[in-house]
This record gives sequence, structure tokens and C-alpha cells, in this order.
Amino acid sequence: MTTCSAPGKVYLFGEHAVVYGEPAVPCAVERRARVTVEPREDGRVRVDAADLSLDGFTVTWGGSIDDRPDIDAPAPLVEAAMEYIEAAVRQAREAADRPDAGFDITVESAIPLGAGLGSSAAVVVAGIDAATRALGTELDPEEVARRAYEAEYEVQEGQASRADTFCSAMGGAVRVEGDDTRTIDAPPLPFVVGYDGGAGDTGELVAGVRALREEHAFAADTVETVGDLTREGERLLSDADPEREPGDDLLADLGELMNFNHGLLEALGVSARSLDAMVWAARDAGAAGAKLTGAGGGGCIVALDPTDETQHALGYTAECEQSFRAELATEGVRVEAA
Ligand SMILES: Nc1ncnc2c1ncn2[C@@H]1O[C@H](COP(=O)(O)OP(=O)(O)OP(=O)(O)O)[C@@H](O)[C@H]1O
Ligand SMILES: C[C@@](O)(CCO)CC(=O)[O-]
Ligand SMILES: [Mg+2]
Repeated sequence: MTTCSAPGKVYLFGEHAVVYGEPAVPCAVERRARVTVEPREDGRVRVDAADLSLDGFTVTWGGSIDDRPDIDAPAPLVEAAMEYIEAAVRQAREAADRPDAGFDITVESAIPLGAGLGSSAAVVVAGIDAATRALGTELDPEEVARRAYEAEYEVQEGQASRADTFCSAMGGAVRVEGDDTRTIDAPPLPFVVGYDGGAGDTGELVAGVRALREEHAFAADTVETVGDLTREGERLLSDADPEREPGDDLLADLGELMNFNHGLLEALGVSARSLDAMVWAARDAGAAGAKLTGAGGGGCIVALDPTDETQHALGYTAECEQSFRAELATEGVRVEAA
């Protein structure tokens, strides 16, 4: 039996624009998905995702990955959930050169679904690492990231960047620009997350931005401007001492860029009333800056605030269901038990 975990992430800068080749800086945060895998002899796959936002489900399906699972639980969500696990299983079988391997898989995750914190990437990254190790094959985290990207790309029908999966596999702050993926040194940033209890449809939101960009030159310019502010943010981070808590000046400069980034995402049509309300609650509480994170449409915002004020204010904001401090996860995918 092998258990691996991988962190979720917040975007400091650059979601959506990263899909069109602009740079983005996601940061892994200490909320993890844990996947436990036990190989089975009969080639079948059994998935137990007890704490998925639905009531939890268990499905078993046949040795051939082409067999659809036989279940009668709420179809669309379970169907969607199975797609990521199936894609991870496919990658693990290929990496270990064991096309007929079967598995018992248990997913436990503290990352809300579809909320911009990268639950899909964390589940796929932890799943690939655990399943390959359970078969006696050890992949390095870069290879796990590469395979996890292939899995996300497949499930999201080509609408995926390498950002979420690379960040989850490597941990810490990373920068992704097209196929160029690297880890960067960043100081421990005081992230606060606000969650509206909802979710956005990543595919639909990405398609909306794509359409706007094709229709209007100014929308294409907006996407490029997100790239410009991300590069500016990277310069700020590279000048900072990664060993020290960031000072007020650095937080103010990063926060200003986050605010700008949120405004541009709003212009691109991917914010929501609840996300804007949480962003403003954070700013009013004295956060250095705040923006939506991930695909948008609903889900989470991220703010920078070393004090408790933002989390406290979000706690009293009607649109916010949950707020929490999210520490930078310096470790990416890791083995929890083997
Ligand atoms: N605990 C879990 N168990 C099984 N599948 C999960 C779990 N958590 C997430 N998933 C899968 O990930 C999907 C959500 O991925 P999606 O990309 O829409 O959102 P996200 O990754 O949470 O947010 P974003 O991509 O905007 O950061 C779920 O529909 C499900 O398929
Ligand atoms: C919206 C997007 O940029 C981030 C979703 O977390 C999509 C992607 O990069 O795959
Ligand atoms: Mg995702």
C-alpha cells in the first residue's frame, strides 16, 4: 500500500493568460490531496473518494480502462471525478509499463472542488506518484508533473496549462510560460483564502476568455497586460530575500499588482459577484491586495495579509463560506506511507 499527497495552489499572478503563453506564478499551499493505492491482481480498479463534495462514492470497474464504471450515483459529478482518476491510472500503467495493472484507490482531499485551488491537479499528481510507486516504479517529480499535465490536458480537452500540475508536483512558488516550467525562490507570503462555497466551470471560463480574445483586440491586449504585470511581479520576487518574512513595502507592491490582475480578470469576464465581494472585504480589512484565484466564476479569492484582519473580515462577509490562512507548501508531491 502506498500513500502520496500533493498540495493545492493559489495563483499570485497570471491564470488564464498562461493558457495563451503568458507567464504565471502559482504558489503551492498547505491543503493536500492524499491518494492511497494498493495494487490488485484482477486488473480491476476500485475508487473510494469518501470526502468528495458529494456524499462520497465507491466505484469498481473492469480490467479494461475502456469499460465505463458501473455506478448509479449522481452522474455528472462522479463521471467528472472518474475522468481525472482514470487519466491518472492510464498514466501510471504506462509509466510502469504495466498496462493490465489493477488498483484499489482511496482519495482523501482537503481541497475544495472546482474552486480555483487546483484540486484536480493535486489528485492527479498524488495519484500518479502513488500508483507508480505501488507498482515498484519511482518517477521524479518533474516526470510526475509531465504525466499529470498529460492527464489534465486530456480530461480538459486541450484547455490546460502546465501551471497547476507543475506547481502541485514541485511545491513552493513556480513560474510557467508555455512549456518552460521552473521553481522560483519566494519569501513566505501571508496568503489568506476566502471561499464562497461555490465552483466555476474551468472549461467554460477558458472558452469565454478565448472567444473574447478572438473577438476584440483590446481583450487580447488585456491578456498580454496580465503577462506584463506577472513579469513585474516576478522581478519583485526575485529581488526579495526568500529566507525572510516579506516587509510591508514588498507586500504593498505585490498587492498592487494582484489588485490590477483582479481588475483585468474581471474585465475578461471570469469574476463573479461573490468573488468581487470577498476581494473588496479583504481590501477594506487592510489586505495588501486581493484577487480571484484559478479559473474564477465562483470559488476562491486570495489576499495578502500578515495580520488576522482579512480572515476575520471575511468571516463576517455574507458571500464568504469559509476563510483560512494558506501557508506556502514548500514540499510538492511526497510519500506519506509506503
Ligand atoms: N477528492 C477528490 N476525489 C476525486 N476527484 C476529485 C477530488 N477533488 C477533485 N477531484 C476532481 O477534480 C475535479 C475538479 O477540477 P477542476 O479543474 O474543475 O477544479 P479545481 O482543480 O479544483 O480548480 P482550478 O482548476 O480552477 O484550480 C472534480 O470534478 C473531480 O473530477
Ligand atoms: C484558468 C487556468 O489558467 C487556471 C485554472 O486553475 C487554466 C489552466 O491554466 O489550465
Ligand atoms: Mg483544476
